[in-house]
Amino acid sequence: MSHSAGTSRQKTESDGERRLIGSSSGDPSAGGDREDQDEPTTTFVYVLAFFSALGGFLFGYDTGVVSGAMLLLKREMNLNVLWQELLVSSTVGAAALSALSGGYLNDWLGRKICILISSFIFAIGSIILGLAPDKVVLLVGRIIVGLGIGIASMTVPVYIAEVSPSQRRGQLVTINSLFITGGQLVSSLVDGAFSFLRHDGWRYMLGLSIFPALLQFFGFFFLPESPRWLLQKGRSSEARRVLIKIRGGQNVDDEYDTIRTSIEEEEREAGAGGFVILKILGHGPTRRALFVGCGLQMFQQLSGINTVMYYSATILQMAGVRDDKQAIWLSAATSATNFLFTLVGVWLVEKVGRRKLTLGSLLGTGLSLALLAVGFLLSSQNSPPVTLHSVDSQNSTCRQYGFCEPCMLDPSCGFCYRENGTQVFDSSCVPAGQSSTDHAAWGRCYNMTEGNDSAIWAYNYCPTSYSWVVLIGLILYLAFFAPGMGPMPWTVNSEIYPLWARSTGNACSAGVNWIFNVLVSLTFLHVAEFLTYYGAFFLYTGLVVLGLFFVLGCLPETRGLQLEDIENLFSGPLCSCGASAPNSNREVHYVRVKGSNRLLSDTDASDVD
Ligand SMILES: O[C@H]1[C@H](O)[C@@H](O)[C@H](O)[C@@H](O)[C@H]1O
Repeated sequence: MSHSAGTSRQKTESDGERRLIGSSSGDPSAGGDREDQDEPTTTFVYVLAFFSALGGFLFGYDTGVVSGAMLLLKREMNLNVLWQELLVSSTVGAAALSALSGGYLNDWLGRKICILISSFIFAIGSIILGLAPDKVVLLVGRIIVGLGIGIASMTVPVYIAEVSPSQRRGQLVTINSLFITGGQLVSSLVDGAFSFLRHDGWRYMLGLSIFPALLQFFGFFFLPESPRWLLQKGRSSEARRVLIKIRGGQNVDDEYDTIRTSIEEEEREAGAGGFVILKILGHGPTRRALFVGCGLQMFQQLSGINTVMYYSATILQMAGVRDDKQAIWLSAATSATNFLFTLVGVWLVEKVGRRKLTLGSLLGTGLSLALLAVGFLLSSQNSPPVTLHSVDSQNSTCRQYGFCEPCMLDPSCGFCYRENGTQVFDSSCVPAGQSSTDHAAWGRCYNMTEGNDSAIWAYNYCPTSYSWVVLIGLILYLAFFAPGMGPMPWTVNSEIYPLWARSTGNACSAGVNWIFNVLVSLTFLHVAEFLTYYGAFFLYTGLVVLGLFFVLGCLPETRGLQLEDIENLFSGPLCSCGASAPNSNREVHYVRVKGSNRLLSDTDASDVD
């Protein structure tokens, strides 16, 4: 079968095919009404979306909670930097592995069982974390939780997309991203609330996720499997029953036939047996979809979201927040901004579509990153000098630095100073503590007393009067990232693959997301060491510009289309879809016709059912 753009739209196929109707009037309501009649959004669909999105909540909670827990854990368990990094990155690394293998599980066991497995894993993980007697058990718990996150991150968007009516699909899948950022927000509030329990606070922080995990596990027991997966497995009467239930008892014949026909067609095209990934790579449209899906996930992480979120605490320290507790609460404000602006994405996704939303978001993200970089540049150009060259018994490299900037870029040193208003004085560059970088290895900043004239220890940052530029950059960054680049890679991936390739496609792209997540967060400090902070943020700006070209050329609009029809968008040559995005000027809707499958506007409407 040919897959060129023209032929796939105009091919004549067996009875029961769909027709692509282009309404050049650009009136979305015309087709929208038809779809509203065809696929009503019932309360039940919202219930399904809620219980599945709890997986997103757990993803956000478990990735977010660790920063606050670490503040307590590193003292309580005497963790060195390596152990701290292990406890943070092991979860993300495990998520990458389990997301990649989740594709196979999804095809084999179905979406429902995978969601049940992930909530079970989350529950076990939170019990282990909450009761952990030592750091090794903590590490085991963090790895287990990561396995749950990986499976949830690739299954939940697919499940929601498969049960949603097409005209609400984008919004409902984006709700999963809202739950991710909601989970991150709740985790920072929980971190704040339990930070006063110096010894056991971390147990509550890490263990509390058992409640949403159990809620999802028991809730999902009573919820149905995806009708698309059931049909693919030949369980047709069950599939029809589920479809009727989620469409509120309406006539589902059209939708059912569309799914069934496209499964038969896909099976003919893709053939049975063999490795799905090889079939994806050997089949033009799915190969191109995979390229777009993985590219989006890669650029999401390359735009530095997790560095910015993680680094927000330091940015706030630069802006003058010295107290740990205050820093925890203010980083809750960062998560709240991320969450609130994801809400804007949920609102916009069906109004402006995925493509425009992603493009606008990338543009704003790039500009904000540039502003962040300029803020860091100004701070570095006005970096305070080292005025006290103390006698260094350990003969460390810290002695050689004449300014704060190179001193703080060296991971083994920190800047110790006093201040009078905004004036920095009595400053020195001294080695950071071996067991904790919270204080210097010795001297004034080793034993710091509370009080106005006491010395201040700046690790990883320099005091600056340009922190406000960085702060504005941070807020703008989140406001632009959260509605588009945050949720759209997940949403788009849930819809661009045909059913036979959907699990594997999502597994690969989610895997790419997690792999780049680890890469970006683990390399940030090294990149900053080589390029300085402003260099690192200019680098992210450059990567976002590349992402902008990628999205401009490669991301087609999927709004309003049935899942079964989206494959056609990838039938042209690689990255020609931007140019031919069908929804940029006109609305495209598929309706069922007898006998042929052509653009209705090419002929007339006389043979529409
Ligand atoms: O879409 C999510 C979201 O934007 C989160 O804030 C971020 O931490 C994740 O890495 C990302 O995948």
